Amino acid sequence: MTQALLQLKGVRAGYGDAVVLNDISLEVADKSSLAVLGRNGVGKSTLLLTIMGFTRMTRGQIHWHGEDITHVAPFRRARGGIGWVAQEREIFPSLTVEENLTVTARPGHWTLERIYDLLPRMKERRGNKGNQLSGGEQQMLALGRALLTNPSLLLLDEPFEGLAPIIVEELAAAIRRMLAEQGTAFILVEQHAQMALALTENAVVLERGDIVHRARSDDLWKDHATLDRLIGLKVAEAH
Ligand SMILES: Nc1ncnc2c1ncn2[C@@H]1O[C@H](COP(=O)(O)OP(=O)(O)OP(=O)(O)O)[C@@H](O)[C@H]1O
Repeated sequence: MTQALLQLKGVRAGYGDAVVLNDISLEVADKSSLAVLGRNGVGKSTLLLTIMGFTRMTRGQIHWHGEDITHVAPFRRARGGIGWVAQEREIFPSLTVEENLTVTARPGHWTLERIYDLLPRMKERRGNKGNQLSGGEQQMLALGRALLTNPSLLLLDEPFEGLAPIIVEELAAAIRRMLAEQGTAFILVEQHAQMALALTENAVVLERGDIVHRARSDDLWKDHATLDRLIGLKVAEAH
């Protein structure tokens, strides 16, 4: 059996005394993709923050390439190949697009040229300042910047939130290409179940800090009863 890229075993985590994740176990294989679904406030973002090392973990372990990183600082996890695109995007407003892209870049498959090829809109806007971009362009910039750190695993926190449909399509195409071209594994936290399930191989659904359902993404998309029960998504009419 091949070793998992990332493995969480019995993880309990939260903020201060508040426990948000109860007992999370999951595995992400190299070059694979996982959707994390669930209603508002169930702990999806907290799961990504925990993988990065930003929450208070009180039980369980996190392994990366088989090594225990439970007590490893966030910046070392990032250097070790875990990339994170925060919900807030965190673009530097006074830097240009190109400066934003290159400021944290590390050598690897993803070069500035390849990012411009993947996200042509960023090439057009290369001289614009971060604060002159639309929400969708900021999201593309955040994705491009994270890819330029050449991670083995990318954590994407609701990248499509609040974006126009045409931008959602552009971004989804880039994420598809990112996996196909380079096999960059990713975990996608998303409210849009349809988009998340179309982009990923596997899915988990969270409810009050626990994983309550695991499935292949294409199977879950066909499982209307589960989607309705756990996410409140009425999809029967939609497909
Ligand atoms: N920094 C924080 N300090 C304390 N509690 C927090 C903090 N961030 C989130 N929480 C709490 O943790 C719980 C889970 O939040 P989280 O953002 O992980 O959920 P989510 O599933 O990502 O929701 P959403 O889809 O609304 O982003 C919520 O009750 C939230 O209030």
